[in-house]
Amino acid sequence: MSDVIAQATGLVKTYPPRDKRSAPFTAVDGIDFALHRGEAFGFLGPNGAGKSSTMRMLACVSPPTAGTLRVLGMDPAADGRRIRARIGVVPQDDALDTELSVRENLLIYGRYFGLSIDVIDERATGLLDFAQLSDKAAERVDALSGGMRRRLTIARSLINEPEILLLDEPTTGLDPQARHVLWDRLFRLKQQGVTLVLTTHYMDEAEQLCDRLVVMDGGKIVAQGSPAELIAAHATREVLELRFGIGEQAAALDKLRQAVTGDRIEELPDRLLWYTAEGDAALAAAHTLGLTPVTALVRRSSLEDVFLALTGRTLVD
Ligand SMILES: Nc1ncnc2c1ncn2[C@@H]1O[C@H](COP(=O)(O)OP(=O)(O)OP(=O)(O)O)[C@@H](O)[C@H]1O
Repeated sequence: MSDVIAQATGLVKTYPPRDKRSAPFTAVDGIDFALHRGEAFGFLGPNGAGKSSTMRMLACVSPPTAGTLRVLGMDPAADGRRIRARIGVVPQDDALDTELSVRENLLIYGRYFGLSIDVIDERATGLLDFAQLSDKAAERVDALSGGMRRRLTIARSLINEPEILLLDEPTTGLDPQARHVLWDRLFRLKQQGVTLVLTTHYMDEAEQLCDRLVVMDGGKIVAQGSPAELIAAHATREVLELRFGIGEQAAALDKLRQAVTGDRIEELPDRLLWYTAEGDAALAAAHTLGLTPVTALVRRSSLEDVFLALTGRTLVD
């Protein structure tokens, strides 16, 4: 895992003003990261954190404003074409040709890479199988479900047999079952040695898929590591979630903050989170203090808790 396949140092993306009244906007504000061959690497953060801007720079479709970026040992500014030939891109918006058939979408995309008809044809058959769309090959894209379209977009991005696959929010808008099917396909690609780079604002997706990730907020990286490392560094083992009746939360928070020392207690609009080594012991203590939550839940800490600890906000507001 020491083989660095892409690296950024002090990477910045500043957009020009949208109109005369607005100022330039720095969406990516001096970030450093290194991607290793064969890993699944994630950019986790809320909307507007700068994830897509980073992905577009990696995809060589948006030039960095400052800093250095190397992808596959090359400079996107000078070798964008050569890099693009060896990477696959799954954009947030599927951008499929909805009036064409599933198979035709793959064939047309293959032509962009200058592949011969025979090669495209053979790869399309394999990719339809991979995407579990063989029985839909002749159907028009506009007849597909959202999950199928996503799988087709991924199949399309693989037509040039890329070494790196960039996926921008691959499962946003999909139902849980469609998300799990997609995760399974992405696991399969990783097993085949494809380096996966994805953005997400779903913490469960980041935990499931990513070997390593960076947490982004406001254009900066606020933490990086494996999901387990991040949780160990920024959260306690367990969390007690307490929900109170209308108007009762503020008084409960006061009571807890006075009585509890050493543990961190966070307040969200609809619940209190008590970060603690032993959730059950904390719940017993809450009862001893005379608190009467409507619901109490003990769970293990997650990346959502890491984000909250680092920024004071939840990932999905
Ligand atoms: N072309 C542009 N011109 C000006 N501002 C832009 C442009 N593209 C993006 N931005 C702004 O940059 C910020 C970061 O956008 P970006 O899409 O990189 O974030 P993100 O983390 O991927 O969020 P999302 O999940 O919404 O895509 C946002 O506030 C966005 O409005």
